Amino acid sequence: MVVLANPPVVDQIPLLRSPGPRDSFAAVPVVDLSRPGAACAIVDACERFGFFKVVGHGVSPDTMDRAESEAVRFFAQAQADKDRAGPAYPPFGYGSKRIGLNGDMGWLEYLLLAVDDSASLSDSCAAPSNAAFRAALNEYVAAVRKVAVRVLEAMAEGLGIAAADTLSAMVTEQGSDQVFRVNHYPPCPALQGLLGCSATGFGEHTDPQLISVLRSNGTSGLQIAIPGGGAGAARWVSVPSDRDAFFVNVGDSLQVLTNGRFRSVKHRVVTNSLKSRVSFIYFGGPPLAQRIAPLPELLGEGEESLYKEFTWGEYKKAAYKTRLGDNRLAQFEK
Ligand SMILES: C=C1C[C@]23C[C@@]1(O)CC[C@H]2[C@@]12CC[C@H](O)[C@@](C)(C(=O)O1)[C@H]2[C@@H]3C(=O)O
Ligand SMILES: O=C(O)CCC(=O)C(=O)O
Ligand SMILES: [Fe+2]
Repeated sequence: MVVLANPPVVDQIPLLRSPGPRDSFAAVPVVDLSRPGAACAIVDACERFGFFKVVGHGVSPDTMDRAESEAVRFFAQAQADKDRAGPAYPPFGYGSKRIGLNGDMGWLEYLLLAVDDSASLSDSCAAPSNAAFRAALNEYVAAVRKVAVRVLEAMAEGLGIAAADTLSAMVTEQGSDQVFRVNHYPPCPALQGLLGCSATGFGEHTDPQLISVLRSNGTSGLQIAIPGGGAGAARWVSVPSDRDAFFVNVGDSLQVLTNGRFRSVKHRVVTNSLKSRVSFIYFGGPPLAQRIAPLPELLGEGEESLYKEFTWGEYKKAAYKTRLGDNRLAQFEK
């Protein structure tokens, strides 16, 4: 008998039930950033789901298409060439199937990149080295950061916070901790013949930052957990893809800043055996020293914080020791 010391990688990736038509989230809240009423619609969506779709954002389709085609070109390279972009400076750089440093696996490959104060890829990350790809990503990151800023300003307005930049300044001030991720989910050949099964592309988790702004190439796969699964449980629903829109996730830090009024949305990505998914995600985080605590304007009379005091640096350090699906905020709850 042959005993394999390490099972093949695909056997270490959890399989999930494929979503059916009834699992599609047709009612995803849509916010038109160019119209009045966006601020209220954002607050409502963040309270109900911690998730919404943004249209009327003004980002040029060329900016999105250029970044996407350069990403497709990057991932089409030979494995040895991609590995050269590997994490010289963990966790940044190219990665394949392993997510984070604590044993999580998914059917994907990715680039994880640090973003500097001027919304460009940080010079401390040499990857990607291709000048055209880097330029396309820089243009995209600058545009998506502007969308994040407008969304955070609208949130502050909708929450009735006097200073319009209370939230947005956290991702624009010097030392803000912004990360950009390009994910590629190739079709999973091992699924052929396995009817009703999908592979885990990116396992269920919440994002630790304030907000994440996502755009994909129009291939489905993103799912979110929404209330209403019965007996207080959540229900997983598929988000219909839209290559022209952005999708915004509320992260753990924004849940704390709003004392739980906004919910940090649990989400995951499943892959199928047919079509590649390429996604870009901008994660807006504050400077490491930023105190993460409910904003005083949002606390009602006598209302106390649900959380212990911490800085973003402390939260990030703790979060990066957890597994993807762990409830990272639990250790900071009072
Ligand atoms: C398993 C992990 C991957 C992650 C760091 C962590 O230990 C827990 C949080 C994960 C996450 C989720 C959102 C983003 O994709 C990410 C970059 C982040 O900031 O937190 C990833 C981390 C990662 O891939 O390194
Ligand atoms: O690739 C996606 O669509 C989402 C991935 C994700 O949730 C993440 O990178 O944190
Ligand atoms: Fe995420």
